[in-house]
Amino acid sequence: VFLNKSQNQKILIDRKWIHGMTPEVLSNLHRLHNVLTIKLIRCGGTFRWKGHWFANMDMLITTDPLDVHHVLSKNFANYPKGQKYRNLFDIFGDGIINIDGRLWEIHRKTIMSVFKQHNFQSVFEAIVWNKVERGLLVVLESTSKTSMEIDLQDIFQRFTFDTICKLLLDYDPQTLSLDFPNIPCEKAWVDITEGMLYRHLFPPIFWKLQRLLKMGNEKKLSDAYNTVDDFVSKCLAGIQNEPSNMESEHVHENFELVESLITEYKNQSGTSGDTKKFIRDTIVTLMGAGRDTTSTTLSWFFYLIAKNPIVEDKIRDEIHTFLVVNIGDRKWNSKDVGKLVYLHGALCEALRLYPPVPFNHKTPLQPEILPSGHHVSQNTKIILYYYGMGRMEKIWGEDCREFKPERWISEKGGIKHEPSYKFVAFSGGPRTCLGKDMSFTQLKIVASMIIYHYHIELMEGQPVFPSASMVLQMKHGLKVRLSKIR
Ligand code: HEM
Repeated sequence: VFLNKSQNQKILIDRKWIHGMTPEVLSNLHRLHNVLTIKLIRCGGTFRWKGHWFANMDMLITTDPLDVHHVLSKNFANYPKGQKYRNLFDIFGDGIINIDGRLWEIHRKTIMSVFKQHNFQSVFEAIVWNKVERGLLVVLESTSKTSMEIDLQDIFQRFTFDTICKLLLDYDPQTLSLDFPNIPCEKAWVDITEGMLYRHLFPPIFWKLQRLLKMGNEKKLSDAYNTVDDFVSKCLAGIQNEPSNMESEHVHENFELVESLITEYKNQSGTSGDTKKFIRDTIVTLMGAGRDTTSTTLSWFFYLIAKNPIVEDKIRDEIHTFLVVNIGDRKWNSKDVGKLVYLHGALCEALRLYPPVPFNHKTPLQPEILPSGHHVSQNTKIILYYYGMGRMEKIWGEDCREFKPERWISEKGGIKHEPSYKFVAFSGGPRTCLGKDMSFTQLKIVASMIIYHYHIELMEGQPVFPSASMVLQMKHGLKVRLSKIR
């Protein structure tokens, strides 16, 4: 989990990382999480990062659960997202992730109300099962027959892209198929999440100039934005044609997500005007929020499973006891899979050690002193460092770096609840993730089906570490070979 503490690293941590962005630091960006975590452990869980004077950077990086609780919940009103946040995440426009106040309340109520509709949940589950059976298992079956090396992260990215597009836009681009087609919008999200991290690391004047000159990171970002916008607007206009063989055998119910969003938005906001912008921003936001987070969780989960064969066996035993023996020949459904407690614990462990959103940042409206004793002002960027929190002994105990699903099982054999300021993968407080339940449904269906049918072997010698991105993707993917069990 950690780098060894060589002399070189010590210099890197103490001088370069803390004082600014040098070329050496930039070329080591992929080590960001290890370096920051080591520093945080040494500093007792929080430290201040003062950048170069021109960067006007005053960052407080914290893993203190009391700080997290304070910022996300207790003093929520003092920590709106604000204009600077919107500038960084401009791709999402006025989507829920970017907005504050009354507009945010309207968006949140609108989305919550749509997600709670019975039809929505059953259609979502049907889309996921359909993609597992007609996409994922078909690809895995074919590659396992020839013992072919595959990039599991790429497969999960395609899987979640197809399912989120079908759910949001009623269009399945079928990026997960045997010929692994190149669909620009699917890969554009990787450029977006990486490009946004760069924006966080440089002073706005720097990246705004790059944007004006259409060069470097900003050129890549703007191309990716155009690709996503083009894709979404064509889908919304009904221009994309769905290949005819994808008519799902599962999706019987009639549910139009865009229609439902418009109806709910009009109810909540009391307006009857143009909803075009609301729909564009909401669809792009939900695509961004739901796609890479879920595929990243699956990638780290299977990495950890491949490294921990005892856990793999226990999950397979649980599947056998609860599903195969109890259910017999009937096809499993989402409720059945939802009963797998040990699998749930293993997924929570993956999310604890590798939270797909590794940090969140906030700036106070009014200066104040955080529970950890640090003074913060309107110039302070508070980084709530979720990745580091999973590796703090103070929070999770001495075995915090171990992958132990048992941590999540209560004495009675149920799921142990941890407060959201400790288990932070889905954030917490009034802005807690709206897709948590959906994600667990999807994660459990995919994980149980793969583990039931296949054993996964990691390709030796491959470097597996997070990329420098807003989402904790693996920089070089996850190369594996599958062998069929049943
Ligand atoms: C494993 C999967 C997921 C993880 C780890 C995750 C994590 C998070 C986190 C950390 C936030 C807070 C972001 C912030 O405040 O800036 C968030 C917000 C949000 N998530 Fe998720 N998410 C996941 C899946 C999903 C899915 C599948 C959807 C829906 C398609 C979704 C919808 C949202 C929305 C709408 C918000 C904004 C809530 C608000 O600002 O009020 N998420 N998520």
